[in-house]
Amino acid sequence: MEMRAVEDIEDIGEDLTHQIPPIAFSLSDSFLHSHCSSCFHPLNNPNKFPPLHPNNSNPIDPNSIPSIFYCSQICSSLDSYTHFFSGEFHLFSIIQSQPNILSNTTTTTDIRTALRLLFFFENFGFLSSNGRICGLLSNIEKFENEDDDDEEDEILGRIKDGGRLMAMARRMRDGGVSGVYELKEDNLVEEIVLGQVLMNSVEVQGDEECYLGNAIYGPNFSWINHSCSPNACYRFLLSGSELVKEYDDSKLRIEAAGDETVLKTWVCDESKFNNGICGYGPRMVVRSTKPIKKGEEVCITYTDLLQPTAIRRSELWSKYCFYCCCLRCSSSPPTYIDNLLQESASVHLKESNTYSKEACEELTDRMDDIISEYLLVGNPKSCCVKLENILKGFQEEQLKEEPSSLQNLKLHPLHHLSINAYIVLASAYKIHANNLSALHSEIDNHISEVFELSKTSAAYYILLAGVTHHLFLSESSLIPVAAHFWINAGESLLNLVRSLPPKTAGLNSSSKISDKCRSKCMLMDRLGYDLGSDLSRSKSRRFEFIDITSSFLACVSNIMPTVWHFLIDTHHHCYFKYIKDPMDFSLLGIISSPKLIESQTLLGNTDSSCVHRRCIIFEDTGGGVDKQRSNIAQLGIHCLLYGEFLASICYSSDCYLNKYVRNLLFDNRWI
Ligand SMILES: C[S@@+](CC[C@H](N)C(=O)[O-])C[C@H]1O[C@@H](n2cnc3c(N)ncnc32)[C@H](O)[C@@H]1O
Repeated sequence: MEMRAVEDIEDIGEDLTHQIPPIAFSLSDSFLHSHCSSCFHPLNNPNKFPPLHPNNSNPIDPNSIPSIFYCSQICSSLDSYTHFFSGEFHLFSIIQSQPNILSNTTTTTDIRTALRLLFFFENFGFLSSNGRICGLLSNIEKFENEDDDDEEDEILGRIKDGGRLMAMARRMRDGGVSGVYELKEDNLVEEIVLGQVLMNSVEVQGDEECYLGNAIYGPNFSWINHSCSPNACYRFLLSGSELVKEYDDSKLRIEAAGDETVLKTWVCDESKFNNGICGYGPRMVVRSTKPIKKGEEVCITYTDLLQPTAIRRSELWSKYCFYCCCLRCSSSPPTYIDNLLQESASVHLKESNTYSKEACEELTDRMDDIISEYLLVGNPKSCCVKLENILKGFQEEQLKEEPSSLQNLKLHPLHHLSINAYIVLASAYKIHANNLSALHSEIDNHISEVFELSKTSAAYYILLAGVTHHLFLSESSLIPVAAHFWINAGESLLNLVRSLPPKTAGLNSSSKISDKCRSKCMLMDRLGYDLGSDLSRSKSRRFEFIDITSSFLACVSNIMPTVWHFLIDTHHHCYFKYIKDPMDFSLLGIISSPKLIESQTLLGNTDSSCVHRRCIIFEDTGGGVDKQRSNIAQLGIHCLLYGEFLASICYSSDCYLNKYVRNLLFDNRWI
């Protein structure tokens, strides 16, 4: 099955669906005691509400079994019934009496979602056709039919164990004893439903952009297939001004296509299904990231698009059991972005300019080990040293011990392993700086060390944003990733300005910083817009995108190399010296750089001359730290505003990220 556009979607950033309610969802294990299991909001500790026992409406004693909590009486009364009658309550009770039962299943999140989904099916009726229940496919059959492979065996093992646990919980709910685990072979329904969760559920992102739990939606969302160059993305609505009460399918701009039998069984019951059991929980809206023609398939991504083809394919295979043949994956020669991300574009200093598969695997293993050790031991300093050694490449003194495949090897700055390293390094340097400043807040030489560490963290955030921007110019579906990285970069730069010695300039003077640019810069113009108001858009987002991107590039292109130089000047790290400007990788001479998104459908046939320089506004405002301060603040403000603009395209103007940016800018009086 697949979903197609019912009309031309001419613009980017258009909602393609109404707010789709989930049919089942559950909070992740790690948030059970800190967030509400009904609306996913953080709990206000003195006022957390346990579930109500459905038979007598009394609160279930939260000390009797490890349980779930709600933020209000309303949330508790909405969800307690499902919590109890799905068997979720009994699952907790079984785990409490037999903790080892979870041996092969590390978390209960998928199992609890599956119990709730199965409970929904019990209430709604098991509409099944062509191997589906209520239209949704399960991956169990696919995994069972595949030839033996360790990874698939592991997934199948998890499904079997999870299915048994679900069956035990449901037997207990139905009056059976919790007792010792009974081996039964007839857990097929539970296994199929758990397989449906693994195949169709999505991770719910909360306001702070962290993974809060998972949710499964009806076919309007679950029938959307994957592409590595998708034309749509999605966002979650947990609450807020955008949330509407009623199910409104008049806003649906996509329709199902595929197997007629499945369509007939399913489509007639959809509104009942959507108004059904789950009138609460995280809603989801699908949004265009490229113009889409009537009848064209609408696709989202199921995987990280900054990975090279082989890794994307392997991840999709192991989780969803399909081999991706989308245009990006099957392009020959590989697309510009894949050429950069994968081995063939890596720099090998000796004879060949390609990485061997062996060398890449070796480096991947080493990086995985370094990151696992960091997550386990929490030593950011050691992690930074080790990762930077990999980025710097294997030099003469190290070579004797190294396998020949690594000799004279240096990672290309846009290689996917480099990008993964920047992500970890940016955050590890920041944590290292925070730890140090918390320990020795008043010692002068530590203040300067903290400042140097913060500079390096900001440099990695900028590099990450610059690299992603370069890739985004040829693959516009990277827009959500680019939005996040520009916002991270902007925030790290403004934090840096705040930590510059206060005697040189008071914070108040920075309020004038934006004025220098205000008269000409389109990003600054956007500051006057109300978030959430589409009236602010005078023209199509595609054309607004061209203008704002040009304005952004014009505003930052002069200042970027200066700030970059300041960020890396005292850094002994020779890797940085290869990068003169983190926005310009054309000098690397590896592959010519793409034209501004022209290669993508995003801009259609727009004349590239519109990518002009609108305002070059950075003057030398004096010397020394004040000048740097002004430059860094200008760049930081522009990065934040550009990230905010990209986020408004892919997530809507009212999204959490945009509120976050505005708080950073207004509450801290940068603007
Ligand atoms: C969430 S479902 C999408 C809807 C699905 N096509 C259906 O008929 O129900 C995910 C499954 O769809 C299939 N699928 C999604 N995207 C695909 C793609 N690009 N190529 C091949 N199969 C894909 C895979 O079987 C995957 O496990």
